[in-house]
Amino acid sequence: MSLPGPGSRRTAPEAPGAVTDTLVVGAGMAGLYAARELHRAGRDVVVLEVRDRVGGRVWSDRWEGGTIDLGASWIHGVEGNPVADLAREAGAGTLVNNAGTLDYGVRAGAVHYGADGRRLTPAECRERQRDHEAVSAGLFALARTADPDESLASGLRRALADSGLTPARALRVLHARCRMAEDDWGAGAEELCLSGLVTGQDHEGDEVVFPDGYGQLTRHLATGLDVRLGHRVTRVEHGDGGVTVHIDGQGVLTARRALITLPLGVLKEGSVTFDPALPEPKLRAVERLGMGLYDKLFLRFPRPFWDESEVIGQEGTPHGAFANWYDLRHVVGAPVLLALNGGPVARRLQDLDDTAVVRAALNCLRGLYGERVEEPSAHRVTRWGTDPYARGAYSYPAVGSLPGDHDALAAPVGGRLHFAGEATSADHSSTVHGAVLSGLREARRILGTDGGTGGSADTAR
Ligand SMILES: Cc1cc2nc3c(=O)[nH]c(=O)nc-3n(C[C@H](O)[C@H](O)[C@H](O)COP(=O)(O)OP(=O)(O)OC[C@H]3O[C@@H](n4cnc5c(N)ncnc54)[C@H](O)[C@@H]3O)c2cc1C
Repeated sequence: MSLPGPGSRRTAPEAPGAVTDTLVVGAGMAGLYAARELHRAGRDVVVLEVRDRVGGRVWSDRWEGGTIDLGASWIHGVEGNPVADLAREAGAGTLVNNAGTLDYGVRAGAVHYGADGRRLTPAECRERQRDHEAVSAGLFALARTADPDESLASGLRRALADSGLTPARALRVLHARCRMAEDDWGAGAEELCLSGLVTGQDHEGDEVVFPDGYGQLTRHLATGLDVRLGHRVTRVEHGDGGVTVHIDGQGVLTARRALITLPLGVLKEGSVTFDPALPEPKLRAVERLGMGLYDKLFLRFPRPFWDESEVIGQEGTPHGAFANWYDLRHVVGAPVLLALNGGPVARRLQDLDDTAVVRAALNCLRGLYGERVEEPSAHRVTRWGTDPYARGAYSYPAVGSLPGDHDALAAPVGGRLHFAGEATSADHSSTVHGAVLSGLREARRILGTDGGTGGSADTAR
């Protein structure tokens, strides 16, 4: 199942005893980026992927005559972002979509409603934005000196107590901040480590999406590589002689080294065995870091009835669900609304069937637009938490996690086992660019061109 393309090298079936240079486990962004770098440097690389498609948590699918992204959608800040470079290289068109959910309509592209379903006035939006900014400043100051055991929720309580806001305004900031944490990390404020707020780096510039799907990028990377789909890795043996990788129902492959890009959720579950077991520091990092949940609901309607706005926010929805709607009419070219739910909200929805999820969503929309809300003609629901090859959406700094945990996850074992993937990126975890940079970091390490920067080399770009 190699993916041929210009300049591709079709791999013949292994001769008995043949040894590949590098086996890459996982054809997501990290694995494919690393494999491409190694292939370009003339190394013999085989990528093993359990699914029948490449991309992993980048997953574009045809739906209702258009393309939707069921995993990642945005390039978060295009300036200096390697994903923006990759998009240009792949010839993938992008659309600016700065759908920052906490911009209270101060900027064009966002409208906000109160808990009573009334659209907030410009003065109300400005007040909320000021309250939010004031509390954020206090919160960031607390985060800089916070103990790893302090949660974001605890920090918020302290920052709100110092803010002098009335109880009603403080409660609104609290709820807005919780929704923001659920979006950013797929986790609740009680689960997130306060000090995690001040780690990581952002890219400047617009946020953009892909009208024809993010998957163009992973398909582009896979072109010409030897990617074997439908290959479930069950066991990785490693030692001085190299690595032996066991594949469910398909025997073993041997190589000088392996690059493991399994999602943190899969490492936590332990469904792939390592022999000898991974070192204690890595296992502790796997335990301490959190795997968040973030799920999408796409609703297609006969015609648009909502505000023409990149994002439509509502305060005070039941359990904080469906607090933000994204208007995709210009992205997919059809009347489609997208809701994103993260953390505890997403976990609650994950246990409901599709009909119940859609009903809950429509109730929220009717609170805003009343009888104008028609029945959707189609819906699509993601469930990343029950996906055995992801076990969640992306990693987060959990209460008790330590600043060095991402690097511990990234550390090679015995020069034979390498690790990449978004959760191994100290500065850009939880993102596509974090995955790309981690793949680049490990390819350089394998090629001996990392200049000895070790586990933090993903900051190199
Ligand atoms: C709903 C959602 C929305 C998101 N939105 C954004 C966004 O807008 N912007 C952004 O930057 N990031 C976003 N992300 C995060 C981003 O998608 C990920 O950080 C990134 O794609 C992770 O890439 P990866 O290569 O580290 O992991 P993955 O893409 O998960 O790749 C790992 C691969 O390993 C494979 N695998 C697992 N088990 C086995 C096995 N036993 N044998 C063989 N193969 C195996 C998997 O199938 C997968 O293909 C989002 C994620 C989700 C889920």
